[in-house]
Amino acid sequence: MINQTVAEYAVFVRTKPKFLPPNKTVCRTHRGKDVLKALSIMAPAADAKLTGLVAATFTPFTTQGDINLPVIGPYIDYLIEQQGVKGIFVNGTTGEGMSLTVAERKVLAEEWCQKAKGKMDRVIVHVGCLSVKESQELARHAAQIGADGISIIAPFFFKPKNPEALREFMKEVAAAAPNLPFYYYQIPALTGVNVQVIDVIQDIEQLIPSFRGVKFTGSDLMDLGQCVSYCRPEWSVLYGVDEHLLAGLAMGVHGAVGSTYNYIGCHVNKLVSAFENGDLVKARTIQFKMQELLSYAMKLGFDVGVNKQLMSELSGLSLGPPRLPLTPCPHAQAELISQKYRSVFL
Ligand SMILES: CC(=O)N[C@@H]([C@@H](O)[C@H](O)[C@H](O)CO)[C@@H](O)CC(=O)C(=O)O
Repeated sequence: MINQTVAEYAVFVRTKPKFLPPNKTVCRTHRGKDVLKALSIMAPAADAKLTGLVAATFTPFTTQGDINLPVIGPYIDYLIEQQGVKGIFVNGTTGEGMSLTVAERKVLAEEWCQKAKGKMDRVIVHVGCLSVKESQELARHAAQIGADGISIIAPFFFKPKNPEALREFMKEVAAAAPNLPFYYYQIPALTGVNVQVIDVIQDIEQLIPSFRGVKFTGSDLMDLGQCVSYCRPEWSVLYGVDEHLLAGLAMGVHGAVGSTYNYIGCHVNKLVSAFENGDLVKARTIQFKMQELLSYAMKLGFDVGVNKQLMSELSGLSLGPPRLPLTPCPHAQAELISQKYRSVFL
């Protein structure tokens, strides 16, 4: 085996990589001699293409509703050791980023980056705000604290009327941290911004040289496919609908960001490997299990509050309640979903 990651290999050969965890090694028997030679003289890429599973982290709160920083170190160890997940997306939807103050978001981002140092492969900080100025402030801060990338959702009170307005907003934020890989976070169900992603990313590197991809959190597989097909070699299309991941993989996504990878990442890593090995029966079996769990949870009113409580139950981490307007999930409800998890996966 060569001590070289698939992501680095992919950047080198300027081709779309397969969907594999970034720390997975390239097998000598699977690659040509010329590539082996080139890899041996190549330094690891600092800005390697983002692949694999990325956990959209929950924000730990105390029972009084303040951010609870001491949980973050053990949380990172849990993801690595129990779930095999080495990428995190912080202060996003699952992290209740839009319900946090800018000051809280900075403190949290700093703690995630500090505790992830030398352990996680990637820390992507969501810096989206309604105010472009606040997003710029968070982007600059992310650069100062050593984040590996930034991402923003579309502003959703005054919505961009067309792709051009959204691109301008993104450009202003990305320019505040020009050396950080920038990812557009599409999530139309929550933002109400229904701009086709393909229209956002066309030639975007001319506006945003640091652009590195999209977190695609929608079910429009035609738009998704067009994004994958259009993608520049160093960009990543990261899928965000966990229950449809296999469809995203079939469409060619390079990675996935999601909430459920916090607690079923170890199973989903197997789904991904099965897909890569052409074992669709196994990949489907795992996807169907995930769907069984999520459809059960959805019938019980699944939202970020329920999800957070479920994560607390399954991980043993004390993540606390969600923040208003989300309301706490009763223990009994999370316990039912935990039981379902055990019956489906264990
Ligand atoms: C709307 C929503 O919360 N979507 C989740 C999914 O992981 C979602 O929880 C999962 O697919 C179950 O529906 C993620 O895409 C959110 C996410 O990545 C984030 O927290 O930034």
